[in-house]
Amino acid sequence: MTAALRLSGVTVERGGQPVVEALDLSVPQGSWFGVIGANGSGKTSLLRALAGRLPFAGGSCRIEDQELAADRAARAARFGFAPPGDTLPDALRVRDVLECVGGTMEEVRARTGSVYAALGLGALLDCWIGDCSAGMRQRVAIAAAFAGGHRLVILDEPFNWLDPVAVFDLRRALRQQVEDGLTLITALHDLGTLAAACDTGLMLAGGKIAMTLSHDMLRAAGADPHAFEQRMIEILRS
Ligand SMILES: Nc1ncnc2c1ncn2[C@@H]1O[C@H](COP(=O)(O)OP(=O)(O)OP(=O)(O)O)[C@@H](O)[C@H]1O
Repeated sequence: MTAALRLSGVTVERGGQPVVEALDLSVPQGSWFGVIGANGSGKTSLLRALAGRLPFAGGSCRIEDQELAADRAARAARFGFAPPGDTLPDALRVRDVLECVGGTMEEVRARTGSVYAALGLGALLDCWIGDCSAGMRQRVAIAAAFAGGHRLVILDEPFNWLDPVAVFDLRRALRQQVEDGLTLITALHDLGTLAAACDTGLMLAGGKIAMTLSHDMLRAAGADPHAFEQRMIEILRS
């Protein structure tokens, strides 16, 4: 299967210290890659570096066969990326934010596809961001990642703050988009989503790969999510 993304020996630093070290990974095109790990294990740092929001301190980053480790702007252009919801500007309405990223609302609706309905965006368009709850902001941030029409999307813990119906609907919509060719990379704390929806992934610990999650392992996890959860919790505790 063709790789959408291939990392080799990448390092990311925060405050001059390595927080992701010598990491290798490969993400097949048209698949969902899940990154799990304890708080502070390096998930956000890795995803922000991939999306060009942080530099790589070393290593190779090939996106659709182009070497982009040294080019943050090119990486930022290749990925749809959800900003943290609390950084959205209070003084704009939801429709203003989405139109800034994706053009007219007709274009935004077409690009976000099933994600638009899953997030219930129609009811939010005229809300001021400053009046939005944390879950409403999260919905807008996720929609912004899709509004640019990217084939590669990175979402950092997308299910945080969402109510159970939105979690259910969004997970299904994301899976459908992956079936239709999207390459999706998400950090997750939710082992149920990892088991039910991701194709491959990895567990980070202290900025290094503690475990590679193969396609076969995650298919088995989907068949027996309870056993998978128990095993992952044991490893995360150790
Ligand atoms: N702005 C920063 N300056 C310096 N160090 C930072 C900064 N942000 C994060 N770190 C450090 O980088 C390491 C990795 O943090 P990161 O946010 O990538 O972890 P994470 O796995 O996403 O955690 P969480 O699950 O809590 O979101 C941690 O040791 C953290 O203290």
